[in-house]
Amino acid sequence: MKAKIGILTVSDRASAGVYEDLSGKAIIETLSVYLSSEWESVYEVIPDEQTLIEEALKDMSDVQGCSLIVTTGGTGPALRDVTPEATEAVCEKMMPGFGELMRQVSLKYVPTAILSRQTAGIRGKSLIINLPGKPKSIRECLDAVFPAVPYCLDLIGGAYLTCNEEVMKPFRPKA
Ligand SMILES: Nc1ncnc2c1ncn2[C@@H]1O[C@H](COP(=O)(O)OP(=O)(O)OP(=O)(O)O)[C@@H](O)[C@H]1O
Ligand SMILES: Nc1nc2c(c(=O)[nH]1)N[C@H]1C(S)=C(S)[C@@H](COP(=O)(O)O)O[C@H]1N2
Repeated sequence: MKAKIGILTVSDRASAGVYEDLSGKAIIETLSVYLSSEWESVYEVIPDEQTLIEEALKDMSDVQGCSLIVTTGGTGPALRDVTPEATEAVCEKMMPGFGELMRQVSLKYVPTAILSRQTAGIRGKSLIINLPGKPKSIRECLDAVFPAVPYCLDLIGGAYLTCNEEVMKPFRPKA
């Protein structure tokens, strides 16, 4: 089965066309490097509005059937940063280890890593992961948490992902 992966860019300015969405592109590029199994993307760019974020996450999970949904942007402390709230509102179960690890690893790159409230959670058969908005944060964060993603999808009944092991080695304890 071809995996579907949602890429959701949450940015007032990227959605208004003020700048090109380099972060969504970076997610697609990074996943293309990691994954050896077939997959297709479901891609959307929306402003920092909680109801729109929730609608997009629900659509990608329930209607499009995405096993994995990666968001970028809106994780900080600013008034309009509400991606973690939207994620929590649509998830049945939170996966706090993802945010903990990404913040810890990000501190190697920027002292402002602790300003991201990025989290992750499960909605149905979808794993939703928040990444910060900066294009360079995408690879920094995904390199850290992606080894656990394929097994997480196995556990929730999502698509079976395989990786190009020279660049990304997934860990499946029962394999
Ligand atoms: N999707 C994106 N594509 C390209 N650059 C981005 C993107 N998101 C953020 N950036 C860059 O990172 C910087 C800091 O991110 P910031 O969190 O302010 O962006 P943002 O949340 O997208 O902002 P806004 O929603 O106000 O447009 C931005 O000024 C921009 O240069
Ligand atoms: N790996 C990584 N994490 C990072 C950053 C980064 O450049 N690299 N930027 C930080 C900054 S400056 C902010 S304000 C927060 C929140 O970013 P967001 O609101 O764009 O999601 O993420 C932080 N986490």
